[in-house]
Amino acid sequence: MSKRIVVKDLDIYYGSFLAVEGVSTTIEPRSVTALIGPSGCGKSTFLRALNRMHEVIPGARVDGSVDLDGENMYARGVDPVLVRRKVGMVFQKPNPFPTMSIRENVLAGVKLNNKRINKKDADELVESSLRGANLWTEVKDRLDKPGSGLSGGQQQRLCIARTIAVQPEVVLMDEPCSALDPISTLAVEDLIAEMKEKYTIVIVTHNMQQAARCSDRTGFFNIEGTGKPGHLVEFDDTTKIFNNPSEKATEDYISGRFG
Ligand SMILES: Nc1ncnc2c1ncn2[C@@H]1O[C@H](COP(=O)(O)OP(=O)(O)OP(=O)(O)O)[C@@H](O)[C@H]1O
Repeated sequence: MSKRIVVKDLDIYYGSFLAVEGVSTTIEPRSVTALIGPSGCGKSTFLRALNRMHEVIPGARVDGSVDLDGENMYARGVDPVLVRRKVGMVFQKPNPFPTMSIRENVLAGVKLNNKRINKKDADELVESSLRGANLWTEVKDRLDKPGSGLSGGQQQRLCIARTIAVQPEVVLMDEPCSALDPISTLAVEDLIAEMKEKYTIVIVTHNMQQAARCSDRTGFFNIEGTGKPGHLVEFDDTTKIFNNPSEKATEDYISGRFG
């Protein structure tokens, strides 16, 4: 299920503003890749370009290509809705549908994709997705209660369950723990470590320890100044980035000298 992402010469624009320039990199399947860098350097923009989510902003576009196991998701005729089914996304703030039950929340993405599903299959999918998100034992006795009644950390794992219920190949996460307490953060980090068995995972984080703890590879983005485009400065094994980076800018950033 997990797929390789190959990014070639990617430029990302908001209207005439070039937000991210010239990114070429390969993101391996069954691994966790962390994207780090100072505010405004284009981490979220790049992440959203990996499932064409930035296109919901009028005027946003890209040049270059992003291949998912050899297929360019930006090729003419490719349906962005299908891309987003293969490449799911979890956002910073847990966003379960407030009026839906826990069960309905898990199934929401599947239903949005117009998939008909019988009760038995739906029950199995709800259980396997909640198990996959390490949430099953905490919620199995209250599946028909509102998702909004869960704690923040549980809500975020519910959103992860909703994402994996549509059986994606890649899961993108944009600062998934920034609204969570330390215990919930660890629960989500444990989950990320387990999820890489099945999915390609890319996570944007401001938390250096988190990047060091849960990723195999790390990409450092930077900008030279306000209004300038962000660049991928260095992309390597996480241990290399944190212990012996090749670029001075990377070293300055991870050692807290700027950003
Ligand atoms: N919807 C938008 N319309 C226009 N410009 C945008 C939009 N979203 C982001 N930008 C601009 O693109 C650049 C990169 O922003 P982005 O949010 O990707 O950075 P980031 O590294 O994720 O920042 P942060 O760490 O603060 O979340 C910034 O200059 C930002 O102002």
